[in-house]
Amino acid sequence: MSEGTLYDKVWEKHKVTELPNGQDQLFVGLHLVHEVTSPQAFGMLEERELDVAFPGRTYATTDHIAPTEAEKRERPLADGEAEEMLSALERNTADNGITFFGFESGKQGITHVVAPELGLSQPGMTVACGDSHTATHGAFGSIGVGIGTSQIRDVLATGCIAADKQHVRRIDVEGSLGEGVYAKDIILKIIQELGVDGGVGHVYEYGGSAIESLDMEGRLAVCNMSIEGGARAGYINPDETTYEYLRGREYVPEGDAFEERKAYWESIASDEDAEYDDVVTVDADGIDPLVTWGINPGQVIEIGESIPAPESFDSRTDREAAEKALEHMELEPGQSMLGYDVDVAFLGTCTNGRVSDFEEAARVLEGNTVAEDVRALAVPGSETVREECERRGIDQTFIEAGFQWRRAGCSMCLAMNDDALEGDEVCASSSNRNFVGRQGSKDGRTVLMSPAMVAAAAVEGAVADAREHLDDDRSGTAGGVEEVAD
Ligand SMILES: CC(C)[C@H](C(=O)O)[C@@H](O)C(=O)O
Ligand code: SF4
Repeated sequence: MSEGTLYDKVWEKHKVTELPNGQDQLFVGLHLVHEVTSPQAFGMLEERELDVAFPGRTYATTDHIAPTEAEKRERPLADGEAEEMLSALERNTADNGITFFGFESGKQGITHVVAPELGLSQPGMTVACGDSHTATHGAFGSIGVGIGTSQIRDVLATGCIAADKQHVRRIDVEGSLGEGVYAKDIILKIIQELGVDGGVGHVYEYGGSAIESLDMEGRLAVCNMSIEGGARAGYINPDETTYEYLRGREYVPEGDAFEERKAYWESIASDEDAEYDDVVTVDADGIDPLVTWGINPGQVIEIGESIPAPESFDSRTDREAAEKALEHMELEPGQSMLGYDVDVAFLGTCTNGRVSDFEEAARVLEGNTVAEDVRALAVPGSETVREECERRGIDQTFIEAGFQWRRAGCSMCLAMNDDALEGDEVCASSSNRNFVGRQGSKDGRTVLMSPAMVAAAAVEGAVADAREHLDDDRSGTAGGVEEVAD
């Protein structure tokens, strides 16, 4: 078993007792709630006439069903089921004294975007949410776990969950990323190498020079997709980048209290001589942008590679999965993903819906227009992100290029609102899952990639290498400067 890792330390600090069934009872420091998975759990409390144990540690927002067109946010929502979920959340949070970031709060957005940007997610915490992408919060050096309905009930009623301690795999990502290559490419590379179930029974500790040099938004993108690699959670040890990001955020204490908190944060980072159950190294030096060619996030290649033949996979499961994927995507082994026709470009989600994501995509869009037959959607991960992009004028680049600039929510990531693929449309998407039917149409096809790559696909109407547009952008600017100098 691991020893001296952040995971071990945070686990020990939050362990209440060992339960008779061998699991540990773990205290949850921060409980995040959204409209989809919470109504039933609140119902269970009501049935037993139980109060919420720690309303002050519980924060709610609405994301999955949130309409992303301003005029569709009027209540009651046109979609009856969505309205029911939203009003249940409003009622449950109000009845129990829980803070709810609704449409009018100015802070509404995707749970995993909102909690980090408000400074709610902090190092050394246990974070739980009825959502599989709760690992996102591990970017701060916390242990974020997705939980099911009965566990949501348990956290609401007791502040605790019963949990099994996992093995810890250290993933050293070494090297530096080239221009136009991002955190998203790192995590896709990791999943390509270790597989979609490589992390089963583990949490991933990401480290190494490539991880250390990422900013917090990049780290959030990496940790977000831990679950896509099969890991129960994923985290990065806190460092100066983490502390500086947290300083001054709404829920982060100031002055001496900050320094005190920081001392704790520093103490929970993995020791130099920590023992891991497993250590792997991934080389990030010189990797190219990655895009998926299949129907799970592990079916992915660097943009210069060709689509593998099913026979090239060792296991029968992988071979069959590849065959199924090629059929669904209407692709052939040996083909390049470059030039694969795209109908929809979707930029947003809890993986890549933050300011730097829009900023990078905007660099590609600058001076370009979305291809004529492409429907392009930019959906900020939160209203805070939207406002910041608008303050910086980033929204204008999107609008001028021909993107629809929307309000915050999960949107076409999972299509629980009106934003969905139609028929067998192909979507260049900055999201984290390319499962069949994921984006609202059973024949719809999803190609996962970084935000800059989504922007390039929007412009070309096909999968393209964003770096060509970034180069254009740079030489364009240089030319302009020269003209002015003349
Ligand atoms: C609806 C929710 C429970 C789900 C999850 O658990 O992740 C969703 O967010 C997703 O990304 O598939
Ligand atoms: S953006 Fe997508 S992955 Fe993230 S919580 Fe929403 S539906 Fe899930």
